[in-house]
Amino acid sequence: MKITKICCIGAGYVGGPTMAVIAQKCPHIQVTVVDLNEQRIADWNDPNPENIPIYEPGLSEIVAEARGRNLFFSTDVDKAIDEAQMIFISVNTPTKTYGKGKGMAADLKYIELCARQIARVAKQNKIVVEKSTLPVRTAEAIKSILDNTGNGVQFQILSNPEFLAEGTAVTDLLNPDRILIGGDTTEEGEEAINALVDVYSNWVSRDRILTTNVWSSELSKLTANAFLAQRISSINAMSELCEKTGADVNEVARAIGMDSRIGPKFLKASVGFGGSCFQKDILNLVYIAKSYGLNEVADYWEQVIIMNDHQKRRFSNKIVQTLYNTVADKKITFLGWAFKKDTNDTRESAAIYVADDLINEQAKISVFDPKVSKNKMLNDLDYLETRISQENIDALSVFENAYEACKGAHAIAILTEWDEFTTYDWKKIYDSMHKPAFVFDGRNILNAKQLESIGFVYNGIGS
Ligand SMILES: NC(=O)c1ccc[n+]([C@@H]2O[C@H](COP(=O)([O-])OP(=O)(O)OC[C@H]3O[C@@H](n4cnc5c(N)ncnc54)[C@H](O)[C@@H]3O)[C@@H](O)[C@H]2O)c1
Ligand SMILES: O=c1ccn([C@@H]2O[C@H](COP(=O)(O)OP(=O)(O)O[C@H]3O[C@H](CO)[C@@H](O)[C@H](O)[C@H]3O)[C@@H](O)[C@H]2O)c(=O)[nH]1
Repeated sequence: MKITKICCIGAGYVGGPTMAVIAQKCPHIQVTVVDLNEQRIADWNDPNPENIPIYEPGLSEIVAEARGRNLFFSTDVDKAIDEAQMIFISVNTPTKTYGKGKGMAADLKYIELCARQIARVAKQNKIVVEKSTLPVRTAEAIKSILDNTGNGVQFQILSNPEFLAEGTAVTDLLNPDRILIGGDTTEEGEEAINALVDVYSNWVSRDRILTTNVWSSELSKLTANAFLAQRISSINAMSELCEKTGADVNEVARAIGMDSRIGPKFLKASVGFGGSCFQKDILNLVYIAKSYGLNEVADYWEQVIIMNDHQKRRFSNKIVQTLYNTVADKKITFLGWAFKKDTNDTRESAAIYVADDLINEQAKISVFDPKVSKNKMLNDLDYLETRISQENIDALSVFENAYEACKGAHAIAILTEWDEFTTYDWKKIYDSMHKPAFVFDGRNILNAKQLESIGFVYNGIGS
């Protein structure tokens, strides 16, 4: 089957960039991205591509090229479903906040709504692609809804998890390590798999397109994230031991990373991993393992989260202890709020938890982040429901300029590894601060020796 019309439900961090790249690379395919969120769609349609709702290096240029040609953003979900031969489901699958599996399982209500809507609208056969990250065997539930509530048309369900990382979404999409497509082993299933392989092979070489059964594909996504997050928790665990023993975690990471079996990537000790995926997906994995009675498997993976929570708490404790056991009314400046550099996404960012701890200690937090708005930061804090909104407003000041944010601070904490932080005039910052001037480098990006020679008291992670 030759695909000429694609619809994607969900215009978020995955749906937007993924479909923009498909549209750019496949000018013969009409791609329509739909969302219930009218503001989000309006932002994607903003005449100035710089104002699209997601910041990713290189993305606005791709949107500028394809939008209006074969890339469309719309709130008319029914129409887009009706017209498309292939429908990607790219909606959010957050951790459940209620009922059975609360705090662990993935909340699949948005997925189910999509499946029911597709079933209601579809008048011709469709290929439905799971792009969202889903628990293993979700395709079974989607199929059941489609077959039982549909209009008698045939559906093929494919699993095509997305492996892009934020901040590098465009390069990851243009040059993926692999594309994974899971589908039925029947003739119709293979036909559907081939249709999706044909889409990707417009720019990805065939040997990087992997096809498997549906369950392997669904589970591979959770497994990949669990392995990646486990590496970070492993190096973070060693960072605490380094601090006690005089070893330096950067040196340890380098030494082990040169072993080709271990490899050098994803060994950067930090204030703890954030982002919308790692914690959610591991909790989901733990829940699935428990639901099969695999308690040892569940405990094994849960430790990755326990270690990460410890790392965030350890960082805020260190700030309080070093500042003579009190930060009450002291100005602590955060450089960075996003969960990593080159993104405006703050979901599960370590900064939120560290700020929350320090506000509990009555600190005044000042923040500079090149891409995150004050509103977003306040929403992040309110979401924790630790205190009323007004108290968060009173405790948090947000600056448009890093030097202003640092003026009069007792300590600076680096929460995000934005490149620009390394290029600042640190002498100027030092001169404007209370003394002793402390730096807590939660990303190990600053030059400790240089800062110490200026007069800072420098604290990195794991050294
Ligand atoms: N963010 C990432 O880097 C990343 C990477 C790989 C995979 N994933 C997975 O992809 C999925 C989407 O993640 P995201 O970060 O893009 O989420 P997101 O919250 O940014 O976007 C999801 C969008 O779906 C929309 N939506 C929800 N229900 C809808 C419905 N019934 N009809 C129409 N629109 C609906 C929401 O309004 C929202 O705009 C998740 O399962 C996530 O785990 C995310
Ligand atoms: O050595 C490292 C690498 C990362 N991090 C932190 O880990 C978090 C996650 O980073 P990263 O994985 O680069 O970004 P995500 O966008 O969360 O991407 C992950 O989650 C996505 C959603 O499932 C997957 O698609 C990606 O493959 C997977 O890398 C961030 O807070 C990073 O600062 C570290 O602390 N040390």
